[in-house]
Amino acid sequence: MKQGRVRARRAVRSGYRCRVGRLIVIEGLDGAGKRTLADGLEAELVRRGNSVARGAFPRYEADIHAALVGEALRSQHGDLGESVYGMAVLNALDRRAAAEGLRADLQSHDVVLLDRYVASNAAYGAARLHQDANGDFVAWVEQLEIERFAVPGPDLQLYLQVPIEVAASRAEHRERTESDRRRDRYESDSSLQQRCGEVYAQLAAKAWWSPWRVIDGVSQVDFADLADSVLAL
Ligand SMILES: Nc1ncnc2c1ncn2[C@@H]1O[C@H](COP(=O)(O)OP(=O)(O)OP(=O)(O)O)[C@@H](O)[C@H]1O
Ligand SMILES: Cc1cn([C@H]2C[C@H](O)[C@@H](COP(=O)(O)O)O2)c(=O)[nH]c1=O
Repeated sequence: MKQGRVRARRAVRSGYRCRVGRLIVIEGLDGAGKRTLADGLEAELVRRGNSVARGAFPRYEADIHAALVGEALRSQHGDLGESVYGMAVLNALDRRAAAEGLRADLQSHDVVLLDRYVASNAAYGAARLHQDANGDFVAWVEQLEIERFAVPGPDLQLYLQVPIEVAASRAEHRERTESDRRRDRYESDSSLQQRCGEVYAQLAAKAWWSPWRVIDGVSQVDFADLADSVLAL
């Protein structure tokens, strides 16, 4: 009963009459363990009887803009991959095309769990330009994706924080154990990963666009506690 009232309040607050699901986003460096965290959180939520929809950006297989991102990350399309704004626009268009589906998923599931979302654009672009979370690039992402494209806002963003050496060794492990997971131009750039981790920490500290929770990705994750926080939203 109490949960029903909380959800009804959320539905009004969020501006979507029928929105009852919570939009939870996992962010972090390449190889941090985001997908593994999403698997564990989903399992705990489903074990408790909740319906969970999963998504991941870029949607390489589903969206033409995302396919171009993937190709540019592997040095196709001339100097496209060099362009910070060009890559960010393609990623933003991928999310714009996904927005209607996300809204539908939020109407029909308790939780929508995303591996990367708008903050990835903010963190990677700012890091590539050697800016911080208060710089022009993050403000530009806000204007484009949040204001102009009006993609659904997260209820909680989880920053899976790991030292860059741990992320790199996990990415290396994945490269060895999974086919078609060769590291791309961002993943091979340790200085970019370092700056990106700093921007993520700043975004989390300033509660950029939503509340954030920082998760220590080196220690054992307490999935019961994490699921409690998600379901309390
Ligand atoms: N807590 C952990 N401890 C040890 N290894 C882990 C942990 N989490 C993930 N891994 C391993 O690290 C590798 C990368 O994990 P995962 O695919 O979840 O990362 P990711 O952040 O989703 O990567 P990307 O963003 O680059 O797709 C995988 O081989 C996975 O098995
Ligand atoms: C969604 C998104 C991603 N990026 C960056 C982050 C990664 O380095 C690559 C590709 O992501 P993957 O998880 O390795 O498949 O692109 C970005 O800059 N902007 C975004 O919106």
